[in-house]
Amino acid sequence: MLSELKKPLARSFPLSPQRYQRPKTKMLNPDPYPDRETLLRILDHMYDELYVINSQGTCIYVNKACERHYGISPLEIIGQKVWESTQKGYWFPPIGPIVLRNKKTATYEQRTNTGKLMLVTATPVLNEKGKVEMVVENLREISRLDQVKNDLAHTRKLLARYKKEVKQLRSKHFSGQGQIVAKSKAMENTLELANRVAQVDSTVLITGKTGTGKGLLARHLHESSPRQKSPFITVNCAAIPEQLFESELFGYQSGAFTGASTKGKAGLFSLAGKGTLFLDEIAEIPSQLQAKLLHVLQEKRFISIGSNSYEQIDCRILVGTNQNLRALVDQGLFREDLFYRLNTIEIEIPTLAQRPEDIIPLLQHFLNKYNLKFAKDHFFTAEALDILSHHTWPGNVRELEHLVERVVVTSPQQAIGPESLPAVVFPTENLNPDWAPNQAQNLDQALEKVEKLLVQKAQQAHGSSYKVAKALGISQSRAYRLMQKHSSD
Ligand SMILES: Nc1ncnc2c1ncn2[C@@H]1O[C@H](COP(=O)(O)OP(=O)(O)OP(=O)(O)O)[C@@H](O)[C@H]1O
Repeated sequence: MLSELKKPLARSFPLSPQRYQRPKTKMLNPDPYPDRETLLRILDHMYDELYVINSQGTCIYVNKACERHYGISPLEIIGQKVWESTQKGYWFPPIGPIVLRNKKTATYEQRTNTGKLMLVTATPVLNEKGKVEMVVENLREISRLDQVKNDLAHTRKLLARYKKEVKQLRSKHFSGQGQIVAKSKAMENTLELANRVAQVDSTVLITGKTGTGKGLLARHLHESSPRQKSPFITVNCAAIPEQLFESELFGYQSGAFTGASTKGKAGLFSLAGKGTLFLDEIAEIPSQLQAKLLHVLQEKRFISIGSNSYEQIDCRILVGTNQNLRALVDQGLFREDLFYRLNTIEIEIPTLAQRPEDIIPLLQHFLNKYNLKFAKDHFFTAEALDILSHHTWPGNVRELEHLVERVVVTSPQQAIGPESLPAVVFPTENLNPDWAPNQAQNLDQALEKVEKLLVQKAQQAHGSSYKVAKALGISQSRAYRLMQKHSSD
């Protein structure tokens, strides 16, 4: 009897196409609805469960999702009273009877025999007389929702982690730290030597013309050394006034001299701790301090100003210079004994002109860096690359980096062509006629152009107004004014 009930009920109600109210308009296709078989297939492919009972509480339809929820086929449930299914332990509590009684849509949670937690929304279907004809239930697995929530939370965590990593990578990228472009054989050899030397504690003298990357190499030595977790401190010896040199390097005790801070001050040797101290522009160190530095390096200890006890030096010392220290020794401008103390290992960084194979990789490296930094999408045209790879780069990598930053910021087009490049990179014979002094100009105009050329060249090569002033033999304030004047044209 039950099996007799099952089939016709399962397939005849409420899915019979006859029960749908079709539009009565004349159409080419008189039956726009899918046929019965298609409708059944659609319902069986719903992810949520659809469970329908009639006014007597007997199941008249359930789709295939019930197999997932109770481990039984629809034919075993269809024809069964709700309480029967509940008694068999398929689910608890039964929701249909509540809705049959209250005639109102209701939402409850329900547990199934397979341990799933379901969210059930049951809706009464009323006939013309207001009586409940059937209750249609939609069942969604909440345990799955929980899993989706967990997955989402996990994805969010991953996203947060990736964002942090991207931020770290960006800041590393923007500061240029750790990224040494070395495609040429000469630079590869330099790096190879640096990597070997990084492992020992010897003092290293890093030489090379301005802007070749001495500071970058010093940081690389520190970061590749066993001291990488301790501080890396750079001191520009040229920038410290002579009278402050000692207190900066060795520190002072409270009240050591008039004007000294009452708290005293730790010197850079102490601050470097077990890390690395990079004394850049070592040739600029005042002569009486050269003797003191030699003594400290030999003794491996120092006394801060106003103290009467020694402090040990734990840090590794690296020194850098763009001058020929040996020549300075010969001229009596640098102590010979200090030179030999510092020159245990020398690493000389070649100029960019000595390693032209690095020019295009460096251009690409800085283009990526500044495109990322300024959210641009520029690229160099083949013509521009050709001009740039033939430039002599007197200011070395620094000049190249400044040029790329400038053109990325100022170029109106995505493609950076020769018209976007500054005059200094053009070979003299190809000088832009608009730029070069010519017969038709008066003296002031011609001088103005020469001034512009010299200032721009010095700026590309040296960067700061201090160094431009030194190179052009003018005051720093004049250098600054001229740099401002010619920066916009
Ligand atoms: N091989 C390289 N790869 C990537 N960036 C480089 C390279 N060499 C130099 N740079 C970058 O060029 C700029 C100048 O380098 P750095 O300050 O280390 O030069 P320097 O030789 O110490 O200059 P100076 O003698 O004027 O102090 C820095 O921004 C540095 O990161």
